[in-house]
Amino acid sequence: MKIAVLPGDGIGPEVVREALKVLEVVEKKTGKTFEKVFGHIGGDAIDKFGEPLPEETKKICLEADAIFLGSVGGPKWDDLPPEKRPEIGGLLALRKMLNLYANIRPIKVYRSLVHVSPLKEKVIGSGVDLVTVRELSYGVYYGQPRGLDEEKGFDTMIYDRKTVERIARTAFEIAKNRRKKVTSVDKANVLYSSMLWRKVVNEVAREYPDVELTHMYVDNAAMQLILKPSQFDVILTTNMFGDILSDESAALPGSLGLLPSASFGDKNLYEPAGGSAPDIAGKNIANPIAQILSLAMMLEHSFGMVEEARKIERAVELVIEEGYRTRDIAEDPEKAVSTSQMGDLICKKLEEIW
Ligand SMILES: NC(=O)c1ccc[n+]([C@@H]2O[C@H](COP(=O)([O-])OP(=O)(O)OC[C@H]3O[C@@H](n4cnc5c(N)ncnc54)[C@H](O)[C@@H]3O)[C@@H](O)[C@H]2O)c1
Ligand SMILES: CC(C)[C@H](C(=O)O)[C@@H](O)C(=O)O
Ligand SMILES: [Mg+2]
Repeated sequence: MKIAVLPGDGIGPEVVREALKVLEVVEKKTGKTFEKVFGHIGGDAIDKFGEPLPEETKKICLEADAIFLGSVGGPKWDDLPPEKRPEIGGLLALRKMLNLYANIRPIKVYRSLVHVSPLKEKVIGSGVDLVTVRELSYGVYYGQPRGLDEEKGFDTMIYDRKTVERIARTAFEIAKNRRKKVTSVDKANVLYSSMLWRKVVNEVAREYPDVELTHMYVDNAAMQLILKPSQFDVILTTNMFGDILSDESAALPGSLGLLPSASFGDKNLYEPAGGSAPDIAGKNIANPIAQILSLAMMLEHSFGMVEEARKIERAVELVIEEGYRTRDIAEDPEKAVSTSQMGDLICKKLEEIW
């Protein structure tokens, strides 16, 4: 079992370190060992190799059974030409190389964190448990032509039937094992690509008569997420809308630092939904939970270790229930625990409940 570990930039290395401690506990308890091969991506790779996705990193990823990524980007590399930047030349190029078409971002609001949410308890306390299924390999992120000069910048949003069918099936399959509701989010009142999206999603829905499908325009969806988040089960959407709505959904539990993700394709990749958080990097204050929950998703989806994944999730929940908080979710920042303390607490709890 080989894992490519790409810590990346900003808080990436800090939170990946904590997740790997959790993996060590899993190894100790199960007697299974994972081979971890470290690689460079993003700004970290630019500084070392002069490019955001070096050949060596590609090789490490292609030879691994799963890829475990921190995050990329930061102000230091923001002025590079677009294709050389950590985000486009690093992360998006890697996603394309691995054909990562489905990005799954589950959101759960912990009962003991209800008061951390900026929303009123009557909105958030009614139970929020949703998952965003974001198309990750097409759309405006990759459509051609695109270009930039002094006078004009332009992108192309394209979806074809095959791509929409594939991501729609992923969403319906996930919904089948949940509350059986898919909300497809598009902008079909304006965008041609959304008109095709809606038509094809309707066609795929016929294969899943037990799953209820509704369509929602993205502007309304952005509002409904805040107004009545409990109405959502599975949100099926495009690359860019999914990027925006998943960050928005992180505000429901109160922090991006709680939101993990899994991306499925030729190989699967696991990374937090949030970024490299340059504003808090290097201070040992970032929340490692998103990275730790991404590890749980990796164990479940790439290595069939479902029980182990549930145990990690349970350990996270218990540590939160006991009142431990990193700064992003702490009522009193004075009492917040550090990144490494949170990692240690989760490891200790995992050992206890194993
Ligand atoms: N997948 C990725 O690698 C990824 C995702 C998003 C943004 N980025 C990059 O990250 C850089 C910063 O972008 P941004 O500031 O818009 O987004 P960001 O997600 O890095 O940060 C947004 C806010 O959330 C907070 N935050 C994020 N993760 C946190 C954590 N684990 N614990 C506590 N707080 C956390 C940050 O402190 C910040 O206030 C940019 O270069 C951007 O391109 C990378
Ligand atoms: C860094 C950026 C390219 C990336 C995206 O937009 O997909 C990020 O925001 C994310 O959500 O993973
Ligand atoms: Mg994003």
